[in-house]
Amino acid sequence: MTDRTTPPPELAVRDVTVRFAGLTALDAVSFTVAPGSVHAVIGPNGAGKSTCFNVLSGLCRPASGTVRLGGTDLTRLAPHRIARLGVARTFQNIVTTEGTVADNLMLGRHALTRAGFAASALHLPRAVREQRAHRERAREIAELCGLGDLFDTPVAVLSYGDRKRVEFARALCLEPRVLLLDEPVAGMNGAERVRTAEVVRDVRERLGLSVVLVEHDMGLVMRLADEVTVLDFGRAIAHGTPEEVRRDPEVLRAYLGTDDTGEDAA
Ligand SMILES: Nc1ncnc2c1ncn2[C@@H]1O[C@H](COP(=O)(O)OP(=O)(O)OP(=O)(O)O)[C@@H](O)[C@H]1O
Repeated sequence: MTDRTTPPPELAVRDVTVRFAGLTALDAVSFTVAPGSVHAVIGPNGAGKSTCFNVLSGLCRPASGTVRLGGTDLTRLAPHRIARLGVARTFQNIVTTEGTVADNLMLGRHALTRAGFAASALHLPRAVREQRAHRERAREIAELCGLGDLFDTPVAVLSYGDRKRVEFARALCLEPRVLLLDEPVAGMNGAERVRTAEVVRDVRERLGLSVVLVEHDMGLVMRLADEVTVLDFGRAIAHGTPEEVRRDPEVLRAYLGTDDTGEDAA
């Protein structure tokens, strides 16, 4: 397994504003994802979390503000260019149903393939060597995600949790420096949630990535995140460690409509 030793660049979101018609979905939002950290973005429904992810991955262009990965300005680049620059994402509701695990992971390798389509189709030696190397790497990533034994299995017969992990492994196949996880445990049962949290932690440590996580499961956020940004009505109302934000009066107000220090809030 090729593990990374150099830390990923910092991801800096500065004063990002997004408007939809009359509605300000993000209002001058800023936060920094420290190299190699897990950074959660949380907030009540409609707070702007998905919009924030869409800006980071290039699906939504902000009216103002910037997103930088180290020295590179990602703001307003197309999604495929952002992915090539090292920011890969998973989608909340996409669960693959076609092909084998290997087929799906090889799709993730596609963006990194150098040999042209014609060379691959003609089975030229360089293209064959390259395909073999990509397949080996895809197998390593499958193993890291607990899918090693399922590499040649059709995804249609996998459990929901395993299929969500195929989506996660596919994003890793782009060799990202920053991985954006959009509700990685949504729809999973308790055991699958615990397993996924272990995989995310392992992957972060072994591959030395930064992870940005949008998640409603506060147990997962509390266990996994180094730092949390809380959005409410498009504004970043708090930043800090999970312990800090769960005690923040403004966060409690946003979640509960009260400043009572309830245990179940953030
Ligand atoms: N394409 C769009 N057009 C118009 N309004 C939008 C669009 N996308 C999002 N919004 C609005 O922007 C606000 C933020 O939405 P967003 O989906 O980012 O919130 P969220 O925090 O991800 O919510 P949830 O937790 O329910 O997924 C909401 O008021 C939403 O209705």
